[in-house]
Amino acid sequence: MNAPVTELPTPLPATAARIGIGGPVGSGKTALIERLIPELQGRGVDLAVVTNDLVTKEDAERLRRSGLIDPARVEAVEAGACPHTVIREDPTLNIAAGDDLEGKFQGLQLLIFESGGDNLASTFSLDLVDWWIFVIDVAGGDDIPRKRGPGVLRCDLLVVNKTDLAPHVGVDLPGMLAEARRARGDKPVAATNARSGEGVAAVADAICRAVLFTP
Ligand SMILES: Nc1nc2c(ncn2[C@@H]2O[C@H](COP(=O)(O)OP(=O)(O)OP(=O)(O)O)[C@@H](O)[C@H]2O)c(=O)[nH]1
Repeated sequence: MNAPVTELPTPLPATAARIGIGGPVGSGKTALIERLIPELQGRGVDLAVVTNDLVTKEDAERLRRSGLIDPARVEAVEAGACPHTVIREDPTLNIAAGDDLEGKFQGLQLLIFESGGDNLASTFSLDLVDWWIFVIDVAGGDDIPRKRGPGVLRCDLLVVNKTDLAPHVGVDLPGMLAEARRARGDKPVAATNARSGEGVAAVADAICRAVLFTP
């Protein structure tokens, strides 16, 4: 008698890495994504974006119109309430939007979730993302890192954006970055000017190393 054939389990399909980008209102989250899209696409990364707004789809429409990405690769979630609710307490809508994009685009490697602008306490659920960035900006004041909000402390990468504005708003940029590094211990801090693109390659490097496992 032949030995019973053991059926091997069907391998699970590869899934895209999921990263979050959060931070206070107007700190430059969308501007950073507008810079990251070509930077990552230039490295051959197959990506899509989910945006979150309160009651509009404004950020998604802005990215769709940008010409930087196939508009079908951008989905919008309307949070309706506190932005952190849909990225932390109940990320169901965002998970569904990500699953939808993965279903439409086979081979997707990276999904970027942009949170609606929120306060310094906002954080992402690790049920939604594998790794996340918190964006603060120089014009928000150099005391932000000192206030040690959970967003600043717990994110995987802290981005201090709008470095170009430091001389105009009386901020000592090296001092602000040093304070951020002190507050975060071993965790990384990056400085960007999303308007010119300065510093964005380093953010893309961090994403590639952390979730795509490429140098
Ligand atoms: N000078 C300067 N302006 C910037 C920079 N990054 C973003 N901005 C400007 O700051 C404003 C807000 O940028 P957004 O990218 O819309 O910020 P956001 O965090 O996505 O905003 P919400 O989604 O409303 O929370 C826009 O007028 C941008 O042009 C920067 O590095 N330097």
